[in-house]
Amino acid sequence: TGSSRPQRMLKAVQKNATKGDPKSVISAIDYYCRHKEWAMNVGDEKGLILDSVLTEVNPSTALELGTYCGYSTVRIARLLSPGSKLITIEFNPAFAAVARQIIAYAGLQDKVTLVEGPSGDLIPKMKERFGIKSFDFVFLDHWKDRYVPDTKLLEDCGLLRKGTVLLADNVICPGAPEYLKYVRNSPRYESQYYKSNLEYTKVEDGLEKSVFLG
Ligand SMILES: O=C(NCCCCCn1ccc2cnccc21)c1cc(-c2ccc(F)cc2)cc(O)c1O
Ligand SMILES: [Mg+2]
Repeated sequence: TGSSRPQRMLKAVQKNATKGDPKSVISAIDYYCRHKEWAMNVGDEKGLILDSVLTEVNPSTALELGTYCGYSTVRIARLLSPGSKLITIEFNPAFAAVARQIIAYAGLQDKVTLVEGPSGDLIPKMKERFGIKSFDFVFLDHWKDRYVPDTKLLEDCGLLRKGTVLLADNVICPGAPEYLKYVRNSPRYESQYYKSNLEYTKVEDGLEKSVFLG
């Protein structure tokens, strides 16, 4: 059997990026996915919005749901202050194996804990396993029909605090309509839509930023 898309993406990073240089890893993936083979990374356009929200929040503890190949993991981890931590959850072992190598190639393995498994099982274990009191920032980029149940789970597990910022990818394409209804109608969130485009395309997509009000 041949290589997979994530494996080809890893090869492109190893060939075109500089070890220990997160910016070059990000550029190598964006170039590959724009010119060679599309892949479902948050991408360079929505990535700039992710960067700006991250810089504003400057989280000490961050959670990512949906690692895939580690593109947004690298985008987030490269902007974290010393001593800050990112926990990223990936369900698919093959994706996780590639992501570990891409995160390590960027030199960010000390800031990132990659956990394999379903978010619904892992979120309730965050406190006991990783000594997390609460998250300052959550990036939602996994199954779009898990955005609402997992947000409710984070609330119920006491993992959100007043001011925690949730940033959700793909709220237009593929779409997360229930999630938009949930955060926009809830008095416990202050939400804002950032219009953009689906990674590497001209199709509309966007990010929804929601601040938990406690
Ligand atoms: O499906 C997407 N992502 C989710 C992938 C699977 C996540 C599985 N997973 C990971 C952690 C985890 C924990 N618990 C349970 C499940 C878990 C996605 C799709 C598109 C897309 C695709 C085709 C198209 F034509 C247009 C758009 C674009 C994106 O940006 C996306 O993010
Ligand atoms: Mg996405």
